[in-house]
Amino acid sequence: MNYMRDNYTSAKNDVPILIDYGASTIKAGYATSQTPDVVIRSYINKFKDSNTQSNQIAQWDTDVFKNYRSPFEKNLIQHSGALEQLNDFVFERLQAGKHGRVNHPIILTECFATTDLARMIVLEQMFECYQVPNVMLGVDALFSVFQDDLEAYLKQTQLIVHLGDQTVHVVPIVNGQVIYSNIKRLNLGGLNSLKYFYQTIQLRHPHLKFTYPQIDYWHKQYTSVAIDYQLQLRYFQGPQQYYGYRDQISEQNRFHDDQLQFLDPIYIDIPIVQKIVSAEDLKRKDENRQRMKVRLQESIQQSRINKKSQLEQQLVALQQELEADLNNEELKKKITTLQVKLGLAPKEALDELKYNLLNVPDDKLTPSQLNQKRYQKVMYEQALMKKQKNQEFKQLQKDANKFKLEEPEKYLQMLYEKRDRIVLQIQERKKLQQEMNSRNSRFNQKRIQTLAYLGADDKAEDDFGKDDKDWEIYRSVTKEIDSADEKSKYKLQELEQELKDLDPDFEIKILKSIANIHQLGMNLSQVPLSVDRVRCQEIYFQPSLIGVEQQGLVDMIKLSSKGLDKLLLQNIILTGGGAKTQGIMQRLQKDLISEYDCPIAIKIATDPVFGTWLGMKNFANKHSNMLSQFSISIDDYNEIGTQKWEIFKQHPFSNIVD
Ligand SMILES: Nc1ncnc2c1ncn2[C@@H]1O[C@H](COP(=O)(O)OP(=O)(O)OP(=O)(O)O)[C@@H](O)[C@H]1O
Repeated sequence: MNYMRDNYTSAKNDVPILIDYGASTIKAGYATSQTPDVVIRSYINKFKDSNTQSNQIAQWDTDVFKNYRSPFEKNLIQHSGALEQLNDFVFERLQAGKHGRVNHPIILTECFATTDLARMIVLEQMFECYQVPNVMLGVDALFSVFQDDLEAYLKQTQLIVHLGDQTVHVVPIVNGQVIYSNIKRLNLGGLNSLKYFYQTIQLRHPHLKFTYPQIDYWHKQYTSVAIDYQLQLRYFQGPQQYYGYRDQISEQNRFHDDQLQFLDPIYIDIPIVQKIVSAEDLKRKDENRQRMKVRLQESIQQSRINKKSQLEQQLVALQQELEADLNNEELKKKITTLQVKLGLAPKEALDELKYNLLNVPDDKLTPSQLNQKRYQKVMYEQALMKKQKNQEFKQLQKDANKFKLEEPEKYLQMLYEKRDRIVLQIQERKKLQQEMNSRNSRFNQKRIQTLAYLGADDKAEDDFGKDDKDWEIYRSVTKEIDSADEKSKYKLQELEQELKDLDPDFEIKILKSIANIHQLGMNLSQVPLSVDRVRCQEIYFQPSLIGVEQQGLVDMIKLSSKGLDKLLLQNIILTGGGAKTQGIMQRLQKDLISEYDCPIAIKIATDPVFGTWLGMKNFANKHSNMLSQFSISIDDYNEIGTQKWEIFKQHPFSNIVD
């Protein structure tokens, strides 16, 4: 493996390596470093245009939502291959390997209630691939609140709200004891909010292609949790709606009115950049095309020569066979076919052979020959029709070329009209496909009934469609639509290429026509953000907005602290990158105050993103003597394996419950 560098000095051998496995970013570094030495996205992205793999975020476009591969699913490690690639990268960057092993104690994070499978994947990789001496596993949310004194930590009463990339954990700790039974997990996080934000704006602006960094920046910069969601929505609608609604709601809500800082709509300008291709580029492209053309012609020529010599050899062999069997009609036919192919005989010679019975009178033919004659007649007529069609097509092409040269504007107009027709066909087929995909649609019911009618032997009893197999027949029918769609798309591609070649304004015209449909003449290059600024962050409080059937954050906190010391509510601490979401603390404060009579105090961790790594660092430096006690050693692993629970160590940061 390339991370094993021999020139690495062993000075850091005993220094623990701390790895915070985050679902969005992996933060890793030596315990002696101030901040993590390596911070990488936890995704592997395979680019379409090259075979290189990378997770360089600057190169990502928003396809990353579809094309990435991550070791994590809902915060749990599931894909060992992807994890190994990322681990390789981390150790290489840290220059941690020597002679095939990483000789450092490792501290790793996991999430609450992680699965045995996830743990097994990590431990097996650490011990089998890197042969690390020992591994300590700790929960990210717990490390994120650890300062430097373990004794003080074990006395604290606090409610941790860890807002991660794909999950939120609410963890009550009373007198240093984690109350495992009251931990709550909300299955959404920053990534869901980001995706929701992206999807809503992309839907409104289909003519623009947003990049991942763009979306991420706007999401962080311009979105916020609304302190009062309903009021904020009315505010976006305009003063009339806002005041009308405010007058309807209670005095208590009005009390917050002056504390509310409303967000205003903003407009982001995105100039539509027209691709400017330099003359040099054009020349180079042209040269390349010419070179390709010559190469192609040469290879076609070569394959023609090969084929010809093959056919000639076959002809000689057949002629030799014929000399021994002069009356063999089959051989004669084959020889004539080959001669026509080689240009040694006219095409008509083949027709004479193929349709040899056509000119023979019926009374001179046997019954089986009569049958053959009928068959030959049909084939002959078909061949004639085909020939005629080919001639017509050639004529049409000639006319089109003439039309193109004589009346270029009309020709262009014709191409545009043709394009519109194909686009319409594709859209209609897409609509049809959508209707067909829904089993409950009226269209589909009707279609399946027709199929049932066609398929049933006994039409009186009709239960077609009840069995899943029936739907397979149905799906095979839908494939026809797919192939028609493919053809139309191919045609469209060809047509658009021709339009691009002929009309320099093609792209602008097309953009305008799309925008007219979707935007009703609004500024093409402007993205207005209003409701989007709060809706994507509202998912923490109303998960149903994105279809997650769970209670919101406030209810999670209520459930988690239920029956426990009320002091918890005076020491709520927000950790994880999501804690940086604007307005989240104020919203929680407002909602919790209206739920409880007791004082509520919420604070955001000093460093929400790197807090976990810094907590690990504090522990590794201040309590290094406990490290081996809390760790699983390679000897334990070799002796016990990962299948038995004894291997896992219980400690103040562990996931292990008695
Ligand atoms: N300034 C910000 N505003 C809003 N969200 C933010 C901000 N900074 C980071 N985030 C969000 O925080 C999340 C990342 O947080 P963090 O680094 O704690 O997660 P992680 O450690 O990768 O994941 P997890 O803790 O769930 O395993 C991302 O989803 C990101 O969108």
